[in-house]
Amino acid sequence: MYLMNIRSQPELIVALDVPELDRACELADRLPDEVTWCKVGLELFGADGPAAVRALKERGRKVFLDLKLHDIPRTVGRAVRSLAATGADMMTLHAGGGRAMCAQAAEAAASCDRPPLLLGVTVLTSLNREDLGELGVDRTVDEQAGSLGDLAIEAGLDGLVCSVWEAAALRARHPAARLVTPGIRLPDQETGDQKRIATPALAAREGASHIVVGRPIVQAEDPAAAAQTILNELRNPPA
Ligand SMILES: O=C(O)c1cc(=O)[nH]c(=O)n1[C@@H]1O[C@H](COP(=O)(O)O)[C@@H](O)[C@H]1O
Repeated sequence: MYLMNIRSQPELIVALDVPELDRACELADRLPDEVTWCKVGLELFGADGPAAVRALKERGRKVFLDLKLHDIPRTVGRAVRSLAATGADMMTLHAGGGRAMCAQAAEAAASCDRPPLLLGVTVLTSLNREDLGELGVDRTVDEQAGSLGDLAIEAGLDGLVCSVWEAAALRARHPAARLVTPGIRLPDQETGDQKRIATPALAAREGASHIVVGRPIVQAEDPAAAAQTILNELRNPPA
């Protein structure tokens, strides 16, 4: 069983949100070796599919395949099996797809030769309480992330995607879960479409096991230096 050592620092996942594989590989080749994880999302997978996962694996990175599956249980279970064959190490599905969908995904992953880790997305970091209300969810973000998180873990998933602001409560309830937190920004960085953001240091303090960073690295003039700054902050958090 995975148990996060409270003294260990979160791992950095760089989201390679670019439209083509050549650009993703060029970026991956420039990142410091300490960056063990790269994320392939809808944009890159849409362009180059399984070849994107394989190319990054060949470069020695672990691959987080973030396609946020959300469909009927049978469809998601079968998709997990096909996507696991790409060699992806970790994948996402929307916990809001329900208990049966999460359970079937977990069963499908367990039946693979190399089972990928499965993460349930709780509340997207681009949403706030007002957005939840508009979707008919009359709860705080904490409450919604808490109940989706419980459902996903009870159904057999390995971890959760949440913002840093829900991480401590989810860590207390699920000590063995991977907690992956996107919406990471240093104080002077543009938030873009993210609404629930926090720094790498806060993510570490709140119990995240991984942080996901895209634009602050990928769109930086020097992506390697931008990644190194974040790694340094994780290693030596400012007081
Ligand atoms: O599952 C994710 O990775 C994810 C979940 C979430 O709630 N919010 C979120 O931003 N993400 C992803 O994390 C990355 C964040 O990118 P930046 O905002 O550019 O750092 C993107 O690739 C998003 O798809």
